[in-house]
Amino acid sequence: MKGRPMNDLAPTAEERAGLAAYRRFSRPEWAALRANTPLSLSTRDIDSLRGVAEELSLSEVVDIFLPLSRLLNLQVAAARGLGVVQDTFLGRPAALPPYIIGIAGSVAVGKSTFARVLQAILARWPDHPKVALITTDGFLYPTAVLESRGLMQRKGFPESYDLRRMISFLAAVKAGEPEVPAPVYSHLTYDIVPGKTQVVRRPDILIFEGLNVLQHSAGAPLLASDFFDFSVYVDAEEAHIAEWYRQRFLLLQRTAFQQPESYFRRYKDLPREEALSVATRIWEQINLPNLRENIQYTRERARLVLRKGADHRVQEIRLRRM
Ligand SMILES: Nc1ncnc2c1ncn2[C@@H]1O[C@H](COP(=O)(O)OP(=O)(O)O)[C@@H](O)[C@H]1O
Ligand SMILES: CC(C)(COP(=O)(O)O)[C@@H](O)C(=O)NCCC(=O)O
Repeated sequence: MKGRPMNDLAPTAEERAGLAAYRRFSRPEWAALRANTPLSLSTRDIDSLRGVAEELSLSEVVDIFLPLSRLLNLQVAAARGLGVVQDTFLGRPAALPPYIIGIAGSVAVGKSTFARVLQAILARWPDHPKVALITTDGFLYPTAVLESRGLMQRKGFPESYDLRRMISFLAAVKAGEPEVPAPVYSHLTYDIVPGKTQVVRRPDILIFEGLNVLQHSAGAPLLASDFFDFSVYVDAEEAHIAEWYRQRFLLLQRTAFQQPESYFRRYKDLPREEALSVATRIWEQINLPNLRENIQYTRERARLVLRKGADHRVQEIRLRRM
């Protein structure tokens, strides 16, 4: 496992350099950056956001997402300007490639909830951009392949993904190809859905979410982040994430695990305490080691780091200096 002894708390020179690369904001400081953008939300907007993420509080939308939406609106406009400059230089008609936002973080930290809300909020801009959302679990190898390679206990680790396919997907989207298919993963069957794809059709913005989006792999010529215009790392203390993982497991036990096609159907009638110990075991044997070995380090590569507290509220924001 990477890292240093727990009792060595002084930051290393590398960590100091990493921290200096960012500006740090408290929640109220960040919330004030919303300024007076025309991004107020009607009751209908809020109701429809609740449809996207029932658990989301209104203060999270106002204090965290609206300033982020303002920042991204400015950044997308600037990126388009740069694109036009390059096309003018080349003497070509302006073509606007999709603006790609990567969202990284641990299993169960809240990436997919965050990504869904961000998608809904960005799509509400006055020019109504087309915002697509793809999750990287579609690029996991199918169960049959994982089993044949002895990787079923390594799901989510770098070797469990078809990275080449993931990079080709991003390259094709960035190149403006009219229809780019992505494979689809089912959390119910715990496997890739055979023959099913989600097709991305030249969106204005693509949100690309997954625990591995900021990883680098030795010897690979291209990284996913080479295609990103912006990136976010959703961060929280390990103990909070572990608890969210366990609570989500209990929720799934009452819902998805009850269905006949569920991979975890064998757990559907476990008493609460036993279900919690299964969840703790999966967390400690798979997801926590993966967080420590392969995910945590990628935080220092993100443009924006959102640190959540035990109640899921973002408490601290770090924005990389330009
Ligand atoms: N902002 C939030 N407020 C309350 N609960 C949240 C929030 N974000 C995520 N959650 C809950 O935390 C758990 C993990 O979130 P999820 O988005 O599924 O994580 P990930 O995609 O990182 O695995 C889920 O049970 C989800 O409902
Ligand atoms: C498929 C995943 C790697 C994807 O994680 P996500 O991006 O949804 O946070 C993860 O949900 C997973 O299955 N981990 C393996 C151990 C487990 O069942 O939790």
